[in-house]
Amino acid sequence: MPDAVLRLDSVNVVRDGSFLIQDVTWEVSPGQRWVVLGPNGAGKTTLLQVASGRLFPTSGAVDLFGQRLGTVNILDLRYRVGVVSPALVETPPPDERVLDAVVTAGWSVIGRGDEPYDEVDLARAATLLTQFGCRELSDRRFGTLSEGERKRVLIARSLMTDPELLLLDEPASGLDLGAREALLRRLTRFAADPAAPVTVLVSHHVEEIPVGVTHALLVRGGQVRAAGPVAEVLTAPRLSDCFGIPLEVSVAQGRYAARLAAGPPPRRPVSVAV
Ligand SMILES: Nc1ncnc2c1ncn2[C@@H]1O[C@H](COP(=O)(O)OP(=O)(O)OP(=O)(O)O)[C@@H](O)[C@H]1O
Repeated sequence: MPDAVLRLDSVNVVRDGSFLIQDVTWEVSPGQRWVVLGPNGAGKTTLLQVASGRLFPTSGAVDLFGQRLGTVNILDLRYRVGVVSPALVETPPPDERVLDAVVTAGWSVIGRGDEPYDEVDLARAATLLTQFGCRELSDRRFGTLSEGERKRVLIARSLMTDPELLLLDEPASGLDLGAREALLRRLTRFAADPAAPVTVLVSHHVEEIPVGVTHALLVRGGQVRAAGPVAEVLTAPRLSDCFGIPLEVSVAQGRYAARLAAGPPPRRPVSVAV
């Protein structure tokens, strides 16, 4: 097994003369669970595109599973990376049966055709749906699911090929409080499973970080502002620097929360004598 699952060395992605990501050096090792945080436009999705082998950098080197992108057939590596991202992968058609939406990932297809599926594949899809609390949805049409159910089905789909690296792009975005907490509970359990793949989760919000995340990468303006173990990186000074506002950060039972730091008390109104 290579010592790093993913390694970026001085990676730049340039479009129309602008850096989407700039001089990014980052290493993800076996057993780690990463969160990538940063404000809108920071370059998080671009980073995931590079990490998934879908975007070749303008300069710098990317190694996936110890193999240098550009020197190997990328299709041989891509199936080893599970991706849940509306920006990076197509979603199943609305009339697709949920079980089929998961099992078809084994053939890297969207929409079930005439291809035969082994009982073992169908059983694996059912197990993954159970793991993410969606087993009872197996016969429903994908398009009829709630946003929270859809996200959990898409994670199950991304795991169908037993990937060694899982990339989750804002899995909790757009979910109400109950759906977010249900998803985070599943992701927490998943993070604690030693058999689960190395995971990189992208988010804007520290409240959406599941318990069990081990490392954090902060990006702003395409550049890495901090990277390392969560407790060292998810601090008020570092998050304030990343988001460009003064923040207070708290952590309770492994869950993080951030809010604008209390400023000086507002000035008392001047009383006017009449
Ligand atoms: N093809 C392109 N040409 C020029 N600029 C681009 C291109 N694609 C993305 N960008 C810009 O690159 C920056 C990084 O985009 P990216 O989508 O990676 O950010 P992000 O952190 O995922 O943002 P968000 O949190 O809003 O989804 C943004 O300013 C975006 O407008």
